[in-house]
Amino acid sequence: MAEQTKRPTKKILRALAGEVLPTPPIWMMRQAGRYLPEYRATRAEAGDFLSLCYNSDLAAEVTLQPIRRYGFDAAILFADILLVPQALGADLWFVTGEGPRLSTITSQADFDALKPADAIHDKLSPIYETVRLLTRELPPETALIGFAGAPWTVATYMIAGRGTPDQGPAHALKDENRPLFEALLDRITEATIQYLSQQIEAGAECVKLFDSWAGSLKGEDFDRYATASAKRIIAELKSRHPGIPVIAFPREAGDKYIGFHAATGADCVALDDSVTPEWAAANVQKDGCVQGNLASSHMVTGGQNLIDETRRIVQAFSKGPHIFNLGHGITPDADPANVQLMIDTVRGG
Ligand SMILES: Cc1c2[nH]c(c1CCC(=O)O)Cc1[nH]c(c(CCC(=O)O)c1C)Cc1[nH]c(c(CCC(=O)O)c1C)Cc1[nH]c(c(C)c1CCC(=O)O)C2
Repeated sequence: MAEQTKRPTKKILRALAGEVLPTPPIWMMRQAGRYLPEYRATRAEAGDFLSLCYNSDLAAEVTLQPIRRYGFDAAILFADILLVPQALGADLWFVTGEGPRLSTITSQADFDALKPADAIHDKLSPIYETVRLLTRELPPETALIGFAGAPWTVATYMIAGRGTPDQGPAHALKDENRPLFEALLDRITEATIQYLSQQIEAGAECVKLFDSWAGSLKGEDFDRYATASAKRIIAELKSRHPGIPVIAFPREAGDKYIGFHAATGADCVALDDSVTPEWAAANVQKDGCVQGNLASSHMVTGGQNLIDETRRIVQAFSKGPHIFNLGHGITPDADPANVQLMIDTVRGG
């Protein structure tokens, strides 16, 4: 009996526990976002993106919007990976049409001005409140996913002060002042452990680590800064919160996806769309649950190609645990009707 009560009932949690389901559970990266008119309306009510993130009622509302519209199997907390740098003391703002801007960390003095990891909670407490609200408002069958950026990806924004095509400034700091680079990664790692831990205490049932720029780390750098930092975060979370599954997303890892479950302790490895589902089924899914990996461009173009690719992915991953998702976030120019078509194809065959 005790064993039975421990077994998860929500579909995503069952897949994360290794179960092969007849139909894969589904959710979508950036499912709350600008492609939805109801999101744009709530964002306008909040004033701007960051005000929306820190307004617990409105952040919970936009988290729920795609659940109401589509009945996804999971909701992802509405927030951003760059709130952690802001909570560590970096300035953060968003330039419309361009993306994030931050004060930069390039010297020891910049680093010394950052706050300690345990000082983040004052700033981030509205995010934990959003999680608490969602645990009360979500339908009982919908799982709640918390998240954070992985240290390398967060560091690339903190060092450059913005998104960069090749993460050049972060690579330069790593090569020119490795002790400072590693100290920054350590500070982010410690903050991330505390941040995710608080999300779990507030009610997140699963957490995802987004390493969007993992693909620019090569060879030993990948092992040290993508794999090792994910391993450290996951080990600490597992010891504090046994039974809470972790999804790791080392985007564009390529061959480095092989063995990533075992090397980090992740329950699920999320795949971008640069790898084929057949390759990933043979090389990655053999080690555990995978998530992915429809190209998000299909949400713009739709049609028979969307249906064919969706079926191909479901089929390729049908022999092991799988969570259906896109290979990266949905874009603002996507058609909401194409999202419904993807869901109907996954659920209806
Ligand atoms: C790199 C990164 C960021 N944020 C995130 C990542 C990792 C995933 C990835 O690679 O996309 C993660 C993220 N950002 C957002 C979420 C919320 C949950 C979800 O629905 O997925 C999540 C999980 C909301 C958001 N984060 C952002 C938006 C758009 C803001 C708006 O409403 O104007 C949303 C809905 C803004 C953001 N935030 C970030 C950038 C580079 C941008 C600007 C680019 C853009 O405008 O799409 C940093």
